[in-house]
Amino acid sequence: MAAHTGGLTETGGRTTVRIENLVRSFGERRVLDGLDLSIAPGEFVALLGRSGSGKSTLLRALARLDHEVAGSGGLTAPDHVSVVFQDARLLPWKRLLDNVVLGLDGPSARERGRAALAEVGLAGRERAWPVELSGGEQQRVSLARSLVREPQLLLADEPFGALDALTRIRMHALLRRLCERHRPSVLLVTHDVDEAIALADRVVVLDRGRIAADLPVDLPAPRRHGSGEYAALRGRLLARLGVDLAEEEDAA
Ligand SMILES: Nc1ncnc2c1ncn2[C@@H]1O[C@H](COP(=O)(O)OP(=O)(O)OP(=O)(O)O)[C@@H](O)[C@H]1O
Repeated sequence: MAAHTGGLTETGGRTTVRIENLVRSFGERRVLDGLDLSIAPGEFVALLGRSGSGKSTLLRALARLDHEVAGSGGLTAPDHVSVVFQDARLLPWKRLLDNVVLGLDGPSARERGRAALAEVGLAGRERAWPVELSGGEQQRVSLARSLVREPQLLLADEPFGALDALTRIRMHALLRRLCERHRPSVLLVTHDVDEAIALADRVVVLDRGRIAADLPVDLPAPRRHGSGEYAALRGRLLARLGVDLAEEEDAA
């Protein structure tokens, strides 16, 4: 059983997440096989991996949604964790502001909820119903609902996977702004190498139950697709994912 210790364990707060030797099996199948990963406060880590490699399994463990994980080193995550999924998961019978502040107490909750909606560009829409929103707008509400809780760790499982390309670019800019302002640690699961490079400080690749690559994104802002450094990093990540660039060009 993993040791879910509340709060930050490292003195000086240098680590928000620390996972050592994490193991998760489903029947005979070991999906996480002695995985190690640390995330520093305010650090944005993107997690890539082939389909079925265990990315969501790792997120579920960090969100404390899985009590069957095991490992000698255990798993340390902070008390305040928020999760954003591919679908916004709003309650259709509640107005936007009520969705954002759901479960929050205290006199300032609604005020904070209003401010969070304004931060994601939805000021004035507090009384709208979820059904009145586009997919991108719903995902904005989902981000507001997470951020109003001021999480130390934001877990995002392909949050933009269902959005069109233009909306996704806008959401990238929004997420970067929000993260710069609130500075949570972030673990973002994505299938999109470009999304990972656009957003993250570090990109890790999960393969056969372990972290197979752990690369910093040391690119000058703005991170341009055309630069040689960008192409080199993209090529390394794709190679780790088993995609040969010549194959990718053939498919295009
Ligand atoms: N509750 C479960 N019972 C049995 N097997 C499971 C369960 N949850 C996950 N698995 C298996 O664990 C493996 C990893 O699943 P997981 O959803 O973590 O992969 P993933 O990397 O997130 O995949 P994708 O990119 O396709 O979403 C898969 O083979 C999956 O079938």
